[in-house]
Amino acid sequence: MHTNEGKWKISDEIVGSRCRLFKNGRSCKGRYSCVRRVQALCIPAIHLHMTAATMQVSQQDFEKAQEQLKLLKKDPGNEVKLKLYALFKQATEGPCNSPKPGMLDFVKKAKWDAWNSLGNLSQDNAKQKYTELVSSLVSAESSSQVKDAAPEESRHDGYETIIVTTKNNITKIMFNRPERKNAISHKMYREIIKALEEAAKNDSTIAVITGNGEYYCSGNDLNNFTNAEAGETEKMAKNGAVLLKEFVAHFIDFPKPLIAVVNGPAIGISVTLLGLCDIVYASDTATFHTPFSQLGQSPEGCSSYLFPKIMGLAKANEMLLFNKKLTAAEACAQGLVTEVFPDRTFQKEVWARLKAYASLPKNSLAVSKQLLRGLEKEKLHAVNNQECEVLKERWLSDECLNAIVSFFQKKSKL
Ligand SMILES: CCCC/C=C/CC(=O)SCCNC(=O)CCNC(=O)[C@H](O)C(C)(C)COP(=O)(O)OP(=O)(O)OC[C@H]1O[C@@H](n2cnc3c(N)ncnc32)[C@H](O)[C@@H]1OP(=O)(O)O
Repeated sequence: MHTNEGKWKISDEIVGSRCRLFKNGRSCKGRYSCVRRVQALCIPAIHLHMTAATMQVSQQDFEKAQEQLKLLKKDPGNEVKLKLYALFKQATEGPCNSPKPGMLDFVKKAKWDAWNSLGNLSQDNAKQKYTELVSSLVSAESSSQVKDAAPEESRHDGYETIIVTTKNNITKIMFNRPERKNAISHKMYREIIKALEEAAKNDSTIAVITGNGEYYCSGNDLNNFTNAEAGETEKMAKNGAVLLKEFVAHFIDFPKPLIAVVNGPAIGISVTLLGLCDIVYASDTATFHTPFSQLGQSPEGCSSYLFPKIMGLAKANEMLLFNKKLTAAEACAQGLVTEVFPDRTFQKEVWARLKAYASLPKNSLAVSKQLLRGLEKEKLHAVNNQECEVLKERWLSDECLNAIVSFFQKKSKL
């Protein structure tokens, strides 16, 4: 690159001379004939020596730039291509003097406009600008290749029950209690709320929820019910309902595309939340189970409203009333899951796809999601409110307490 100011100053003097030559109507094809003309104008020898050397380097650079341009892997886009075209024409032929193409000859007109817009820019300056532009494209491409080769994954601090990372414009929220099948403890609810708030505001384009290990998530941690002090069950139920309502509200209001990558079995609230996700990809090892009546509880996560909308009332009833566990293929057929992948290739295929999605224009995705979901938000908050009120009562019922006791006495497992 020509960063040596002195050199270009000298070169500019030559450029000035040459411009005058052009203005006088004499043709000058190429730098070397131009130098000879300057020589003829009796510029001091030492000056001439330096400028000729500078110009020779510049000519080499110009030719090298043309070669480098051919090697670029990424299309630089029409705007840049037009600029390159115009600079090349200006550098090799001088100012545009061909007739203006007709209005309907869009491509030729765009090229002509770009070239014509350079006015009387000297050929040397055009070569310089062309060379600089190619050089900037080459360095942008090589730095992006370095990034592609080793994309940085930044891990967010301050989480214990989930792992939150951002890479390739994707914020990934991963349930991380594999030894408990990723059951959601109170702490995990709060951490997920915090992670969603962060992901809503950060630079990422999309957010992904997934599980670490063999399970996606076994739903609400049943220990959440056993941690209450004696005589404080009502308070426990009240606080639980407040937490659940806030948790689900963060999914309703999440402003970016939210994608669930269901890596294995999903139970309870981790299933109902899928209705609030924008895309659900599932491994063929995933199952979908909402055993609310078996546990003496009732649906949450807006599933009492969204599941009938998604799969029809008859199928929703089988899941939400009668605890029917769906395979991934069944969940896909019923519209709860977007696509099922063989477990062997699940992670590879899904993350390649998500990486491509996350390179789409961020704001366009956000406003489109708002259009798709916005009208329903008020309704969803009302449903969430109502579901939490009903659950608050359920958690105090004998039916629910008996189910929890028998789970911990190892009498019942799903
Ligand atoms: C405040 C908000 C409230 C929101 C309300 C939400 C409603 C729901 O989500 S309802 C769904 C609740 N979930 C369950 O009822 C699942 C209970 N778990 C099981 O039935 C089995 O553990 C499961 C089928 C998931 C797996 O069975 P296994 O493969 O045989 O594994 P283990 O049972 O040995 O599990 C290992 C270990 O993890 C503990 N575990 C698993 N899930 C939960 C859970 N949801 N809550 C608490 N603990 C759970 C399990 O007890 C084992 O622990 P140890 O026995 O101590 O090893």
